[in-house]
Amino acid sequence: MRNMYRVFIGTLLAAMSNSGKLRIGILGIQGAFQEHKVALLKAHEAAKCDDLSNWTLDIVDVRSRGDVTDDLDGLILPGGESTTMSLFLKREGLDTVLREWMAKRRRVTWGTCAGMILLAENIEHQKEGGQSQLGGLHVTVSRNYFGRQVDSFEADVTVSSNTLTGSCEDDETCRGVFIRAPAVISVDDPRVKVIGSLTFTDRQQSVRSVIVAVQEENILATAFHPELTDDTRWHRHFLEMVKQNKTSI
Ligand SMILES: NC(=O)CC[C@H](N)C(=O)O
Repeated sequence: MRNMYRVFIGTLLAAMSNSGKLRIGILGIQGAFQEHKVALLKAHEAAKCDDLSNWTLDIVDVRSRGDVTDDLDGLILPGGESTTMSLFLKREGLDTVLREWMAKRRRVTWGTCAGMILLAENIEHQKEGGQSQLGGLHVTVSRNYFGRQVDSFEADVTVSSNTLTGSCEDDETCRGVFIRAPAVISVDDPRVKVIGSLTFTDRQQSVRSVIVAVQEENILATAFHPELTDDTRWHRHFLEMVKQNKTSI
């Protein structure tokens, strides 16, 4: 009885705290932050008849500590150059503020490419002297896994079943744009779910499979760039994560 009462109060409080607004910050230092904004708006617009459309979307650029406000529900760390981005974060004192923000109420963060590197707890092929990261994602990421800029490519990524909204029992594919992309070379915590993998032919002409998308509770990371395609399913997935997190608080 007591437990039922607790659940009832919890649900009531969740409903009351449901403001109907999702505030998303995008780290706007370099890379495709504008494209992420457009893709979020498109994903939200496409959700016309679904529950997500009851929520208004508020997108803000994050460039200084003051932009990391308490009402920020989700954060996107776009691609770019992780070494430059981590130097900027450190210089502006944004690294500490963002780590604190991520830890509070387990807010939702998505890193694409360099963003994935910033979130990784362990980095292979770091810049000489090391590079500071935000961390939180218990994986080891290898920078520039597929080679240099000229080795950038597009390929189909296998996405685990039931990951993207509307998907069902079977695995499905999405188009992945890989630009000097990293890959996850080890999963270092059982909470990390592998949700995307890529089969490719390496320099020795061996066909291999590597992890390119993972989710650890409220952290999502993709080695590729969904914001550079017309496919908004990943942005929809991220918005669903943010919404779910907000309603479960
Ligand atoms: N497209 C990208 O984000 C490239 C990432 C880059 N290789 C880095 O180490 O940061």
